[in-house]
Amino acid sequence: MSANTSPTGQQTTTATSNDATQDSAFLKACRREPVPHTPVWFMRQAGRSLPEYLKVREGIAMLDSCMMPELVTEITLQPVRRHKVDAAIYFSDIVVPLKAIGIDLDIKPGVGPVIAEPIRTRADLARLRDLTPEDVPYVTEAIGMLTAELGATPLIGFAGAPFTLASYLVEGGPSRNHERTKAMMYGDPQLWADLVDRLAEITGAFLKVQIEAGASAVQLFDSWVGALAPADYRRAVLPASAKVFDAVAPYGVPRIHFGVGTGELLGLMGEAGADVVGVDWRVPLDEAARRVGPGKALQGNLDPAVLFAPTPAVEAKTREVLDAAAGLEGHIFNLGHGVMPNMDPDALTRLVQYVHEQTAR
Ligand SMILES: Cc1c2[nH]c(c1CCC(=O)O)Cc1[nH]c(c(CCC(=O)O)c1C)Cc1[nH]c(c(CCC(=O)O)c1C)Cc1[nH]c(c(C)c1CCC(=O)O)C2
Repeated sequence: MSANTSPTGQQTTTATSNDATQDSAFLKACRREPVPHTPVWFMRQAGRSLPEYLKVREGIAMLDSCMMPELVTEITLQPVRRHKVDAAIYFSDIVVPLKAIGIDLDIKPGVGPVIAEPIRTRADLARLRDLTPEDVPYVTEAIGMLTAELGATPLIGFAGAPFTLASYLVEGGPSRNHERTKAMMYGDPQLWADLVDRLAEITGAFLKVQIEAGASAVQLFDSWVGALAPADYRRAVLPASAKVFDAVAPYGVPRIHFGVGTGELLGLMGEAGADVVGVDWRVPLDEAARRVGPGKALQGNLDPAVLFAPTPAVEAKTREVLDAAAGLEGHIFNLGHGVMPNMDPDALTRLVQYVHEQTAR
C-alpha cells in the first residue's frame, strides 16, 4: 500500500492505491479492460448460507454485529476464503447509516428492516440529519483491518439507494406494493423530492467513508426500484441516485448500480451515473447491453434459484450467461439477486471454479 491524496485533500492509505488490487480481474472488468478470466462475486455472499457465519453470529443481533469491526472482518473474509471469489463485499446492511444517524430501527430475522416511527410528513424529515465519519467509526476501523487482510482482493463498499431506503422508511418495513411510498411520490412530489434528496446526502456521505477507508469499488443497491415505470423513475428517483454517484465520482472508484426487476430501467440506471450496471436474470446480458448502451460494464446474471438444480443444469445455465456476455467489453459474473439462506455453499464454490475455467484466457 502507498499513500495517496483523497479528493478532500487528506493523505490516506487505501486499497485504491494498491497496484495489485488495481490489477485484479474484478477492477479490470469494471474498467472494461482485458481480464485473465471473468471475475465472480455474489451479492449477499457474506453470511446467509455459510455454517461458519451462523457460528460466529450465534447470539449476536444483526445490527449489533455490523458495529463489531473484528466480527465484520471475519464475516467479510469467510466467502473469499471458501469460494475464492474475486471480490469481497463489506458485511453490513443498507439500514446501518440510518441507524447511525439515530433512526430507531431493527432488523427482524426472516422479515428485514423494521422502522419504529416511519417517515411520512415534512416534520419527520428533520429526523434525517447528516451523517459524518464520527457516526460510523466501526466502518472505518473494519475496512482498515479488511484491506490489510485482503491483499490483492478488492473490497466492495455499498449502500442502499434513495428509493429503496425511502420505501423502508415510509412503509415502516418491507413492502410488496410500496403503497405509502408511491402515495407520497405521486401525492406530494415536493416532500418526496426532499426526502430522497436527504437520503442521497446521507448515502453519498456513507459511501465516502467506505472509500476513504479503503473500499476499491462501491455498489448502490436499489433493490425495489423495479416497482416503478421508467417515466416515474426518471422524474422522481434518477436525480437523487445521480446525486449519490456524483458525490463519489471524484474518487474514481468503479460505481455499480443494481436493482431487481429493472429490465425497463437499465438504460436510466446507467444514465444515473454508474460505471457498471447490475442485471437480474430476467434480461439476457446481450439485450441488457443494448439497453444500457456503450461505455458501461455489466454485472450478472444467473437466476439464483438455478443453484438448487443438479450441477449439469447449473453449468448449462451458467454457459448461457457466459455466451450472452461473450461480446461485452466488461463482464462481472454474479447472480441476478442475492444468495439465498438455504443455498448449498459447495454449489457456489463449484460455480466460481466453473466460471474461472470456462473463461480462462
Ligand atoms: C434490501 C436489502 C437489505 N439489505 C441489503 C439489501 C440490498 C440487497 C438485496 O437486494 O438483497 C444489503 C445487504 N445486507 C447484508 C449485506 C452484507 C453482505 C452480504 O451479505 O454479502 C448486504 C449487501 C447483510 C444482511 N442483512 C440481513 C441479513 C440476514 C439477517 C441475519 O443473518 O441475521 C444479512 C446477512 C437482513 C436483511 N436486511 C434487508 C433484508 C431484506 C434482510 C433479510 C431479512 C431476512 O430474510 O432475514 C434489507
